[in-house]
Amino acid sequence: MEAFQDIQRRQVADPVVTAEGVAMAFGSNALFRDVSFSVARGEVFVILGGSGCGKSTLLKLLIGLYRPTAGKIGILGQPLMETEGAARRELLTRLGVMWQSGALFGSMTLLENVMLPLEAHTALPRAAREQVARVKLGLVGLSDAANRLPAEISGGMAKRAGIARAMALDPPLLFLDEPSAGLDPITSAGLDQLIKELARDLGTTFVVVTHELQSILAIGDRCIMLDKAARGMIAEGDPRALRDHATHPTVRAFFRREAPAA
Ligand SMILES: Nc1ncnc2c1ncn2[C@@H]1O[C@H](COP(=O)(O)OP(=O)(O)OP(=O)(O)O)[C@@H](O)[C@H]1O
Repeated sequence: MEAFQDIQRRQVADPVVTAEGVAMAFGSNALFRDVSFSVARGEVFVILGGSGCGKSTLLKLLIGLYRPTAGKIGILGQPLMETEGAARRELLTRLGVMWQSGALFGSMTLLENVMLPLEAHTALPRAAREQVARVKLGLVGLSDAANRLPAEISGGMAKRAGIARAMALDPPLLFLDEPSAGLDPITSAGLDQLIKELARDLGTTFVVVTHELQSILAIGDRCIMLDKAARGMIAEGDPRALRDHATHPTVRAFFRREAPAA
């Protein structure tokens, strides 16, 4: 990969996620190559970039939904592609994922939604499942909404409920796909604060896909930026440092909201 000055690689002693030379293509549509980074325990790591550069695809690679066309991915110390069968299923239950829509089941209350993963993956009796689910709803500030249906809550509450469900099994690693999408700025700022608190108080590691600059600056300890034209990474580092010092025109344009040079 071309050595842009905006790539500040950080050596991480005990990484929770590693990507080494990861490439992905859908047929002849080559999205990116040479994507390499490490995520440290307890950090909020942001994947950003313009529409169609492959952010969501990278997230799906990291949670084992797709296989990369090249490269290696490590999750919680295990090589994702080589881990198979029961070991793979066990590994994947240690990851929490919140999709863009929150993906709640409309016919179930928030409490029942959060209880679902516990039903699928634990032998806890119903009363204990309910207790755990109530704790998770409490963590995201939704104790009073436990018995509401998804249609009866706001978009911000749905995102919080999605996070509570993703946390049901106490995953050390949480992936969030565009958490601020569709939210007003104040609700979005509240969600950012929640993510920071969960990372700080529970030590959960977050990998967040987003292109909301305010969110990135508010929550991101570090980030990588993917670029469609470059078919790969064009930046890595502390988002505030990139805002202040980036040299790549696309990175500068993104962080400073400037039109890129013609
Ligand atoms: N399952 C798939 N099969 C074929 N092509 C796909 C598939 N998933 C994504 N793509 C293509 O890969 C490209 C990148 O998609 P992706 O959703 O990863 O981008 P993104 O950066 O998350 O974009 P956005 O911010 O708009 O959501 C798009 O051109 C998309 O059409």
